[in-house]
Amino acid sequence: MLKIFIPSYQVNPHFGLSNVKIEIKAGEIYTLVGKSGSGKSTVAHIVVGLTKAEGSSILINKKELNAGALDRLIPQFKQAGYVPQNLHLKPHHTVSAYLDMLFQRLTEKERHKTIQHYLRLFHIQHLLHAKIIQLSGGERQKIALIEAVSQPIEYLVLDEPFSQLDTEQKIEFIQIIQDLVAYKQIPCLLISHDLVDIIKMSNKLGIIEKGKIAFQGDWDNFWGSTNKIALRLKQAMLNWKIETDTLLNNLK
Ligand SMILES: Nc1ncnc2c1ncn2[C@@H]1O[C@H](COP(=O)(O)OP(=O)(O)OP(=O)(O)O)[C@@H](O)[C@H]1O
Repeated sequence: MLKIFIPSYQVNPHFGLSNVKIEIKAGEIYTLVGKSGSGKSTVAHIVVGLTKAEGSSILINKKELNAGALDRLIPQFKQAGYVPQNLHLKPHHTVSAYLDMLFQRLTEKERHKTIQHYLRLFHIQHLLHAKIIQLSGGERQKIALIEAVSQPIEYLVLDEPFSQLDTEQKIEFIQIIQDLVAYKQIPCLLISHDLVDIIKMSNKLGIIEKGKIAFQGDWDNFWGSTNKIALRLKQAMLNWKIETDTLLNNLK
């Protein structure tokens, strides 16, 4: 179980987070949605330890992660697997060299087996000898996700993992994430503004607005909610459905 509590965190004189409380169970995907600038990435940074928010609590399996000194040598909590919005991969490495580096703690035999497992799972066997710089945005997202889960982690945070993917890749990637989270039985915080992601993969949904969680709950709570912000998102989903249906009808 991942329990996040950020009572208050001022980012700049005009913007801050307040009373952000999120709980995610093992094997569960919680999607945090909100407009640009509503504070989603700020939450993610605090949850993985890249930003230290005094007085906040990040509890994973009853361990407090936010208790350490301010000047940690490695800023990110080691229990967190994190795929940031802007990926930082080594562009001139081949996929093979990059994966070897990620799994260097394993014996050669184990490393080979693990790398083959991930290549198959992510359908990227054919990219082993390509350089990272040559990969498409979606393929890079896959490598970043392998990197995030390459260490023994206790939870996963994905910041806009679908931003570079087309619809077909998205569906494939959603399945991969769902399988990973279920297999590893870890809590997953997903940050997204894409309605398709929300519908397809979350167990719970949180809507953040101006640094505050304006709505959160499971799907039953969401569909039954008369909360103004939830109603607005429902309307956006309905509009999206109408547009998609119209498009599909035109294809017939
Ligand atoms: N280091 C910083 N210094 C000053 N202001 C910042 C800093 N980081 C973020 N902000 C501001 O905090 C607000 C929230 O930013 P944040 O990146 O969390 O939003 P977001 O919801 O993730 O947006 P997007 O969907 O566009 O990525 C923005 O107004 C941003 O300009």
